[in-house]
Amino acid sequence: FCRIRPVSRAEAAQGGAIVVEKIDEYSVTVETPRGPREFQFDKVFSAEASQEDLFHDTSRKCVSHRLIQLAIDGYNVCVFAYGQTGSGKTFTMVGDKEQKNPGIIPRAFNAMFDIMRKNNSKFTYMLELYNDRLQDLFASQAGERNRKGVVFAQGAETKEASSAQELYALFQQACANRHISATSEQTPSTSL
Ligand SMILES: Nc1ncnc2c1ncn2[C@@H]1O[C@H](COP(=O)(O)OP(=O)(O)OP(=O)(O)O)[C@@H](O)[C@H]1O
Repeated sequence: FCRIRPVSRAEAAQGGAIVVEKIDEYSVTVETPRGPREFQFDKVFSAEASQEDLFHDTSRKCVSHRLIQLAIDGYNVCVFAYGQTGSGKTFTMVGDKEQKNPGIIPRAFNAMFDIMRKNNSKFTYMLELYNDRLQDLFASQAGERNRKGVVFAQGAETKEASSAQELYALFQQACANRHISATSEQTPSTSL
């Protein structure tokens, strides 16, 4: 998927030009010094798309809910945000600070607990992959990889959550550890 973020006030004040344009549901053009280039995606969200649109993706019958159901059924699911600094990864995945516009992660927590009502309490752990090193965000030790390079989280500190709110509080706690370690490495961005 590709999401185009709106021009920020600062960018508008600096007179920045819009260089990305959605052509249709699946393609965008980007202005480059050598002329426009077209890129194709499974789906393109314009700058007007809401967090709700992103999560529900109505044209695809709730991809997010399908992915969440798959995760609950025991499959590994990965949602990965990629883009340059300031492009909107944190906004898309987490949302704004006040959570007036929650992103995919808090919405997924709610959906997970909606599905799992019968069996409420769940365990969670959080690892950060930073410069090819795994850091347990609930403890100080690093995670590990086996000889084949496959990540395994044996010994990772697990926490119990019995609601989406509790899970989000744990997520914020782990994120705070992530920011501290990022600052100590003198990295200004959040590297989601
Ligand atoms: N779709 C959007 N609608 C409104 N504001 C947005 C949107 N996407 C991003 N923003 C705003 O743009 C700014 C940069 O976004 P964000 O922090 O999510 O970028 P990032 O890709 O996570 O950057 P970094 O890699 O530096 O952490 C933030 O102030 C965010 O609130």
